[in-house]
Amino acid sequence: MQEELEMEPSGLSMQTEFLTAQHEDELIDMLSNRLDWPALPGRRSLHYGYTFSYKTFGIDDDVPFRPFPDWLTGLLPRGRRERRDPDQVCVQHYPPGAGIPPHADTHGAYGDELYALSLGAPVVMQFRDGRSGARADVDLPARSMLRLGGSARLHWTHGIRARKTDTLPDGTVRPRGHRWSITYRWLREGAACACGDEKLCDTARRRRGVEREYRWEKEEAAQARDGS
Ligand SMILES: O=C(O)CCC(=O)C(=O)O
Ligand SMILES: [Fe+2]
Repeated sequence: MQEELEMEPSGLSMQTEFLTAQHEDELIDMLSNRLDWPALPGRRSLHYGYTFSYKTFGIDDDVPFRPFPDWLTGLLPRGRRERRDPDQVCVQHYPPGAGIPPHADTHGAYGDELYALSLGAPVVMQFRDGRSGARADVDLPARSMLRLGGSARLHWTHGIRARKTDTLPDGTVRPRGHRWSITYRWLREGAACACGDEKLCDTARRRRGVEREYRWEKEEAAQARDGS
């Protein structure tokens, strides 16, 4: 069961032991040896389902839906608000030392709920509120399914520092190991987010840009009329 994390940002919950250690071992073996990873140093990603287009902010019609393989269908988050299968699933491998820069998954593209399953070595994920500067660390244990909703999804960024160790609250310095994650996303209907956060929301920023343009056009038109 997903247990709410009593902390800021609000909207985080976690299901520990989402799968058995044996299932995890089998998966890691398969992920390491049977998938066709891009030959890159650092973090590597593979995508299933729809591909999102940053040009149209919708589904990229040029890339066909990539069906979920059998090993993935048993790993979809349970008890979620979105009842339909995710539109997009991203599998990532982080070798020791790799991270992901702080970001909020694009608001206009993806819905209010995201999930991330962790496999292999644990890692500390960092959340940051750009408005107040507040930060929070969340340790992601192997086999845990994290849910990002509410503020954690929309108003705080999340990321993983690129470093070889994590220092835990009790002072323990934990070396990083190989980690895999599976993230689940649902496309947002209408591709427009209503949160209004001009720092993090692409929809809000676009609207503001458009408004500014309108105002500017109106002023231009008025000036042209007045002959000024
Ligand atoms: O690796 C993870 O757990 C999360 C990755 C992530 O934030 C993303 O792919 O957007
Ligand atoms: Fe993310």
